[in-house]
Amino acid sequence: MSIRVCNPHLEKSRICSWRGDPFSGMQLYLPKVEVFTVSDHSNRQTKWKLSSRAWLVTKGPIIEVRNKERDEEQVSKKIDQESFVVPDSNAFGHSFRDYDKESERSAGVEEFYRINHINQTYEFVKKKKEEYRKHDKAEMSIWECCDLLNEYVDESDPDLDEPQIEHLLQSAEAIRRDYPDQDWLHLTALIHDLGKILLHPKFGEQPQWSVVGDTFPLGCAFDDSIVHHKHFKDNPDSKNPIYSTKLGIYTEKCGLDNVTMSWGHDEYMYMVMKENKTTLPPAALFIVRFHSFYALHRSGAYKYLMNDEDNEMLKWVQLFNKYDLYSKSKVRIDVEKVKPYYLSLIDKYFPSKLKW
Ligand SMILES: O[C@H]1[C@H](O)[C@@H](O)[C@H](O)[C@@H](O)[C@H]1O
Ligand SMILES: [Fe+2]
Ligand SMILES: [Fe+2]
Repeated sequence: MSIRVCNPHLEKSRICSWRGDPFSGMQLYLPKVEVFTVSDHSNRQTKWKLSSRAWLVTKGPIIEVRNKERDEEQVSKKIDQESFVVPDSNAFGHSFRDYDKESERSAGVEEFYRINHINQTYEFVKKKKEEYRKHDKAEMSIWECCDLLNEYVDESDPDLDEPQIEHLLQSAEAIRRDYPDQDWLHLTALIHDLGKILLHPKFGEQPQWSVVGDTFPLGCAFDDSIVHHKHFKDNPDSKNPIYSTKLGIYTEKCGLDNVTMSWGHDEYMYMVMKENKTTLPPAALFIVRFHSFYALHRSGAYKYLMNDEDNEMLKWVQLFNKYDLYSKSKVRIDVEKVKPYYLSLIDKYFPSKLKW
């Protein structure tokens, strides 16, 4: 029997044919198959009935077989029901993401984007990727990283002045409430901003402008929809004869995987997830990598760079965005109460120690 396997461990082709033994954490997306969640059946050989004619034999620990179509069906049903109530205003009484409104935070936020827009260049990102792809900065668990983020407040954010761990738990708990069966979404929310650990001394105490804030493509023109767009006038790339054109160094539909995004917590956490071979599904990686790309997922800019796969994935970032943005509030989550649940998810989808 040959089955189509969604193999999160393969770089490029995520769909492949599988004939050998399944390995730990492998996920199979098989149409018309019931969902199996099997925890630790050690090294016993087990036979699973997939349909009247197909069997799957597994050997080794933790195998999860989910039915992708059923998952997607459940999620779309949810989207139609629009269960999440979007609040009218943020914790400061203003609309969310209002970058023009004068407020306690607005001057600092604009100054953040001024420096960000001047310094994020194609060359800069290339250097940063080189530096951080070694993953030699720290060895720690996902939860240790959450704890370390406790002391940081994001200077780019007009809607939140709480430490980052609050935001991680608020968004994870909000999405968990609406999608109780999609544990991968809960964990994705918990980890989506962990790349902000770049601010920590262990990571060279990177300045905020190179860690947080919305992201945008480099190597092509800056779109008008990007927050505080006017400050790009002082970015050297905007004077480059190629980078300042609509397509720049890219071709239509080249795919977002081939686009160099501004450097920050999104791209870095995506790299960490890949390096440590998470078994979270491809949608989780896409969410983490592009959740700050508001020009695309909110304003619809740069669509011409997307390929068919990106188009498929975009709906996940849009779904996730509601929980990322509108869960920001002053309501505290009881960390100790929810911690055991998230530790169990971390254990399911990540190794106990990660290379950062
Ligand atoms: O200020 C916020 C914050 O830095 C978020 O983590 C990021 O994802 C958003 O795009 C940005 O607007
Ligand atoms: Fe973020
Ligand atoms: Fe976030």
